[in-house]
Amino acid sequence: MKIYEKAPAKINLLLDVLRKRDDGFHEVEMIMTMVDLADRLEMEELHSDSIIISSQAGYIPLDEKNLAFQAARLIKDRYNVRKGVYIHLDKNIPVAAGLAGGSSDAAATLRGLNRLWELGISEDELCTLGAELGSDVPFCVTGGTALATGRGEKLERIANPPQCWVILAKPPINVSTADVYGKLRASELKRHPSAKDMLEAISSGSFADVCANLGNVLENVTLQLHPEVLQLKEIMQRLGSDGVLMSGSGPTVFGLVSKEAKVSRIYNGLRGFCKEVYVVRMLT
Ligand SMILES: C[C@@](CO)(OP(=O)(O)O)[C@H](O)COP(=O)(O)OP(=O)(O)OC[C@H]1O[C@@H](n2ccc(N)nc2=O)[C@H](O)[C@@H]1O
Ligand SMILES: Nc1ncnc2c1ncn2[C@@H]1O[C@H](COP(=O)(O)OP(=O)(O)O)[C@@H](O)[C@H]1O
Repeated sequence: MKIYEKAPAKINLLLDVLRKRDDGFHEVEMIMTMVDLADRLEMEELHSDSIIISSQAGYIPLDEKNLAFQAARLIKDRYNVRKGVYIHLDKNIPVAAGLAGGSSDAAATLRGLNRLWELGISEDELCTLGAELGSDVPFCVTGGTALATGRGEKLERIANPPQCWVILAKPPINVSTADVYGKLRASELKRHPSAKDMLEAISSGSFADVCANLGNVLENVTLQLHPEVLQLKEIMQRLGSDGVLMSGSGPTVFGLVSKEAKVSRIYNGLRGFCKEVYVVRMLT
């Protein structure tokens, strides 16, 4: 039997860091939502007890370093599954972009294998398993829009933000999440974005207030390492995006746009500076 799962990308509408913890992780407050740029996973049961990953993308590991592989191994071990699986990853989400492509593949693998092997695992338990693979995996298991706290694994589901266009621009640089958190001096942050104001903006359905309350404390760290990300933000603003922010640890910058008439002008303008530009909708 073959099954299919979609693994959408996420964006962080707000990312605040409260403090560095003793375990090396950071205590965060994030508001995250999914967009309709997605990897597609095909999973097929194997009679041999092995996990095989393939992908059309030449630039990701296909061995145990792949997060989908790690997710399959974790669920097999934890639930004593003696069967194997072949997973094909049709990658569309740019890698190491701040869009959680790998985390979403891991989450889709957990959801998919739960169905394929009829394990009856609850969504909460899938999230707990996911947290062993990465801080963003639990959110990718549930999807929707959420306030994420702890190191990102504690989730409170919230209303979806008002629908709009999301323009994603990924400059051709690689950013390591560990590096960006490592360079952040959380105790020295002078300004914090307000999760409370963003939650109010979302619950009142005000697109203008959502744009006004976008904020990400990791932005300055990545901008200092890669000034071209700031340049991209400025271009996105100048072309008329209503709100602009870097997603996660970057380097992808997203622009929120309410009027369809503006979208192609912004897209065409950005394409002059950046090869990887995507126009998507929020997944609501
Ligand atoms: C920054 C964010 C925002 O959504 O996303 P990305 O930019 O990676 O998409 C996340 O916090 C990333 O989550 P994820 O990519 O799952 O991170 P993990 O694999 O758990 O951790 C990678 C490394 O980042 C650091 N890390 C991660 C999460 C956190 N709350 N504090 C940290 O300090 C740690 O150094 C850790 O070793
Ligand atoms: N299935 C996967 N898809 C993408 N990257 C993966 C995958 N599995 C492991 N990786 C590795 O994880 C790292 C981060 O990838 P990704 O999840 O795309 O980052 P981000 O969360 O910043 O968007 C990359 O170095 C990549 O090699």
